[in-house]
Amino acid sequence: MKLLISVQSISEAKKIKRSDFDILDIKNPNEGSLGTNFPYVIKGIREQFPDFPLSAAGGDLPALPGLASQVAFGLAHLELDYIKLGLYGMQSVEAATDLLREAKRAVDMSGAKNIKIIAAAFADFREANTFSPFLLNEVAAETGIDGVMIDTINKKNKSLFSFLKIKELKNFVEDGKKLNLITALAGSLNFNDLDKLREIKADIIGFRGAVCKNEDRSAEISPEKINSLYKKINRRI
Ligand SMILES: O=C[C@H](O)COP(=O)(O)O
Repeated sequence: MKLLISVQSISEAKKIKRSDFDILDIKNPNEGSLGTNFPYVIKGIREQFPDFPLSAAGGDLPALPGLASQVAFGLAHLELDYIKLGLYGMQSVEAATDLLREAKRAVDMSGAKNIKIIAAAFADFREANTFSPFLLNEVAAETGIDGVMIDTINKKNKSLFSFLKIKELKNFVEDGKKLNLITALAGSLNFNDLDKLREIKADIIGFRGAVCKNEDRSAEISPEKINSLYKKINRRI
């Protein structure tokens, strides 16, 4: 399991420069679960991490393929390794397929090499009226994108495991892997979830709140917490 850590600013990224993790993710929590950050922030972080796997969130997207394709095209010019697109304002397979197909076309057209598109659905899709994660693998395979992720919209006192059962998450990951998709999970995960996450075996697990001061995702990020999480994941403590 690769550890992805989300930051929201250049200064946070600098602060954790010597910490242990596998993927640095850039988001803008002020704009939602997968809120997208400004080009200058992403560019500034790339300058700090020239050879490190970098990911960026592309927004909790409405059912507007044109908008999604422009977001994807913009992100494709920022030397990223992964872009994450949230399937927020839609419920149907057709709407999600249109959006991802256009996002992929835009990334291909940008000429950027080796960028992986990860589509995210939300574990609390019923409450939030968003795209079902149970339909995500099918849409990802159909559109030729690279990976799938489940996160949560509701980040207040609830986590991924408040909304979906371990068995459901395991099936999601197994089905995704059978389709050669990268699989990722996030959503207020904490240190106590590691046994469950090991059982589910997603390729990537994403954290922010649990590695911030007082477990508050809007507070300061803690390099020490990141190191201790990385050690626990890799069973060095
Ligand atoms: O992609 C990972 C997310 O940024 C995780 O954030 P969270 O742990 O605060 O829910």
